[in-house]
Amino acid sequence: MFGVLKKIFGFAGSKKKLLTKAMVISFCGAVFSAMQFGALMLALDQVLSGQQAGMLPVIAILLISVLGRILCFYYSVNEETEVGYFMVAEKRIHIGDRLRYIPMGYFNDNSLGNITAVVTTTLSEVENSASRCLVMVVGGFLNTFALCLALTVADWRMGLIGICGILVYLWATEMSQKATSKTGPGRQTAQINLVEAVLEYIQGMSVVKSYGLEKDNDQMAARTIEESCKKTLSLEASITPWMAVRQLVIRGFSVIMVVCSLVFYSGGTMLLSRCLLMLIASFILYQELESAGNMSDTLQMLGASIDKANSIDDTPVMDIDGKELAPKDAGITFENVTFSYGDRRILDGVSFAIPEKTTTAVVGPSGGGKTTLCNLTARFWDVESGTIRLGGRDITDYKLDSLMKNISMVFQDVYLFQDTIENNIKFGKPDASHAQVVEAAKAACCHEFIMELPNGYDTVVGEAGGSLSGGEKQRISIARAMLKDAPIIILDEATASVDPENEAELQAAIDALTHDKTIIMIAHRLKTVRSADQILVLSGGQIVQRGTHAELIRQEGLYADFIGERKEAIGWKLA
Ligand SMILES: Nc1ncnc2c1ncn2[C@@H]1O[C@H](COP(=O)(O)OP(=O)(O)OP(=O)(O)O)[C@@H](O)[C@H]1O
Repeated sequence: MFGVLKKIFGFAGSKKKLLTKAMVISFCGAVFSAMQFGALMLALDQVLSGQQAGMLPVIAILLISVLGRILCFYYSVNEETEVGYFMVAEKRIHIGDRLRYIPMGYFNDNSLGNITAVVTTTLSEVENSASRCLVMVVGGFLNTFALCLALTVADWRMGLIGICGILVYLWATEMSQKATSKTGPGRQTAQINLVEAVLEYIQGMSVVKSYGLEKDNDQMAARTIEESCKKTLSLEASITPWMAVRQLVIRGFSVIMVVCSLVFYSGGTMLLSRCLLMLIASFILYQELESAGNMSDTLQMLGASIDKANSIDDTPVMDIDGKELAPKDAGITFENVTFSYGDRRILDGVSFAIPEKTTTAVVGPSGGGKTTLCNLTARFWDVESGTIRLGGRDITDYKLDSLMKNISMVFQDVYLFQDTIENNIKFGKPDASHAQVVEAAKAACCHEFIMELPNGYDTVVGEAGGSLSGGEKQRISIARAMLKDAPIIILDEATASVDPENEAELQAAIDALTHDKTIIMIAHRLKTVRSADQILVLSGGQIVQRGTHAELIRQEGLYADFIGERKEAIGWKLA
């Protein structure tokens, strides 16, 4: 149990002080609580000796005890709530921040559902109950201990019995926690799987509908729900016997106290007033301890939740050694770069140079590694061996932020946030003015369709930009990149979502974006490839040809084959 308490304390981060304060207040509550025994002892002494006059101090002590407890309860709950919300908010922000610097491989191993579940469900559990549990458990034990000390003043033998009760109860709690530590993580995994299944169910709805698989998908979700129920039940089943043991300890020690008080009284070693006090005490001594014990099971589960959240937070980041640097130019070089996804080699000793302000088209068969090559340039992943340089410096010398200041990426699959069009464009430069946003939108040929939307630039786009056409989303992403105005543009040329009407506008937007920049382009259209300063033909993890269109068309090889086979084709991808 102490391990979990330490874990929560560690989790509190900058709110440790506040948490300590809540615990100190709770301890003061325990002292006020112990005062009631003093008052009771005095009251019994007065009543049995027939001196009613001394009742005033008794009432005063009781009043102080009750008021003190209420105040302590009020303040400690306030502090606990604040700690709970703020420590989890801090953690969520920290995780969000960290995810930006974690290699993309992490997202291969951990699905969206998994991460979402940790950041929402798992952390919500911590948010709602961690600090309260901690304070209640520590407070409950302290409270009972303080009452036992008060009893010791009245009769050391009874105080000792009371403390023995706490120790046996602690043992039973520890055993119960051991049982939860085996089943708790299973329940957690089942809950994460549940969130994952629900997300997948919703995200894949269009595919499910189009294949008429609603029923099968329902069953998959139902199985995950069932599994989650099973795990929760098995957790409960592992706790319940220990709850019974704890009850037995509490009731057993209460009975022992009653019996011992009577034995000591009849043996003449205890006054009647003390005996009565002990009889009353035996019923109320362990009340707080009982709540603390029940909470301790939750505490163990919270320990598993904290471990899960920390596991994301502890994932090594990429730019530990990076510095805030500005490149001396916007040229890029790959020197003998090798890269694999797991055991699968994708790039094998790739070398090339892209001089500043030139356009390089990367072409080749589908799955040849074009996207990977672009992603490595932006350091979404780290290379296995070799070096990628920007302005002559290894990209790992740069802090990720300072590297990304120099690169804008325009993907085929555009992601727009569920926010206004203006903010989506501003994402490239958060401090941009409205005039700058409009200027970028005009250059990217999207001002007109934006103005036709119900609220113009303030129109909120649906989740992932759902309410806009593919071409419109693409142009907004170009406006976003224009506003960022980075010297290097990585562009995955659109094949889909471009109808002839859109194409001219899209091309104009791309021309405006790429003017006077260093461009790496995954090119799909012959027209674009032709005008590139350099063409890299990537196949089987290697650059098999390089040169201008005029040079390559004269050589025998993949490029000439492509051109021959699909002269005016839109796509380069091989089936
Ligand atoms: N995140 C990833 N994890 C594991 N393998 C991946 C990952 N991304 C891509 N791959 C694999 O690496 C290979 C190269 O993929 P990449 O997307 O770079 O090729 P590409 O040339 O851009 O293909 P396309 O033209 O079809 O987009 C593919 O076989 C792909 O399955």
